[in-house]
Amino acid sequence: MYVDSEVSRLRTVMLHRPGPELARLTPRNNDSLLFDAIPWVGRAQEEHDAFAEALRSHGVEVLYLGELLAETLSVPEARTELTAGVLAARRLGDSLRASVRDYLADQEPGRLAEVLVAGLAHEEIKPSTGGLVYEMMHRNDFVIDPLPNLLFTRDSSVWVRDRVAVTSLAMRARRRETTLTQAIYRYHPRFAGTALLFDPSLEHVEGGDVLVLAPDVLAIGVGERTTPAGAERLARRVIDAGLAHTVLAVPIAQERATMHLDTVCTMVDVDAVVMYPNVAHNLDAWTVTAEPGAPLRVRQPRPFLEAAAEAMKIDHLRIIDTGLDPVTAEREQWDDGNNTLAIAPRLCVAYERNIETNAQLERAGIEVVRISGSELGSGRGGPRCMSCPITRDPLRDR
Ligand SMILES: NC(=[NH2+])NCCC[C@H](N)C(=O)O
Repeated sequence: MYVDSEVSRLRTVMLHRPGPELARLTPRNNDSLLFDAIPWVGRAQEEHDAFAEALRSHGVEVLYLGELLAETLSVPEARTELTAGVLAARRLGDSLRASVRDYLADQEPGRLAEVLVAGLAHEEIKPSTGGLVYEMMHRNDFVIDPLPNLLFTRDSSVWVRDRVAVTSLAMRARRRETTLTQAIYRYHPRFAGTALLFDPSLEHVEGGDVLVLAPDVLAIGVGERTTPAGAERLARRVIDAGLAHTVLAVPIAQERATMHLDTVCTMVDVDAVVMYPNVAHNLDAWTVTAEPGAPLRVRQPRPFLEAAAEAMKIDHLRIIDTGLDPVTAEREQWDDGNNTLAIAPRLCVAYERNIETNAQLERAGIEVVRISGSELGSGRGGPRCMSCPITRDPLRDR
């Protein structure tokens, strides 16, 4: 397990194959569950399988969060912790809590994993003593809320070298996701001995905002999801752990279209990014540096490209100028055109629908592996959002 860049050869990645949790989405709840449409579940699964296959065919090992979770749940401490996490919800009240506890205790690990991900609908549990809460609950409400955004494994954990940061998610609909990723890293034998760099009780940071620009340099988007306090905390942690010397805090518009830094900028080569042209030249960065344990030094904002090149010790951070007219650029940004996942330097996965952006990438010498995402994209996330790299070849010893 090791990640020190965005682009060196990808060896192992964690994905989440979408399942019954997507079937919970309705026109009544899709906004609060952060989806812009109601996905066709079977087609979303086909698209996701093709994404996984594209990665495997390039030699990448694909781990599935759902399988890791089921395996983790055969560890008694993990089972206790995850069950307790669900039962802690105050809205359950004592009677319903007791019924849910009994229900969960009866499930074998595979089914329990499914319940933790897909949630539990009112109809699925028929408690003999649900009490007032169950009786008064609307039939369309959930006893345990589903986690459709688990699909975007990028956000709930981030590897920085050999450590993993379990993040602190800002949106209510996603908070419970990190109880699952945290348990996987703590209890699954595959991750035994991994040191946790960050945890969900800390200030908000989401993985989509974190870019490992170079082995000692992180960029952290600050906007709708990651707060300045979250960026400061993560900077402190990575610097003290000797994982970075510089962290760039990059303000992004607090809007749904640009919810994470990776919706406007991703790396496609060791010294190149693809960037949403409408922001490319006015993105700024505050530079945070320190010696481990010493106070953080904060330098006033400068153009992002300049601050990044300096921190990365390169002459120039190339920007693949998609050169698109503002309307096409806006359409393709919305459909995650800038959200590419690098499999290796100059080789990335992208949604096929972003025809112009992909053509420009190819003109710039970047090979593009196209996947379809008509259904997957309805949650507003592309190949980078849907993947959590766990191992890449070290860039440091190239
Ligand atoms: N890294 C990303 N850009 N993730 C996209 C997450 C999309 C998800 N529906 C949300 O609103 O949270």
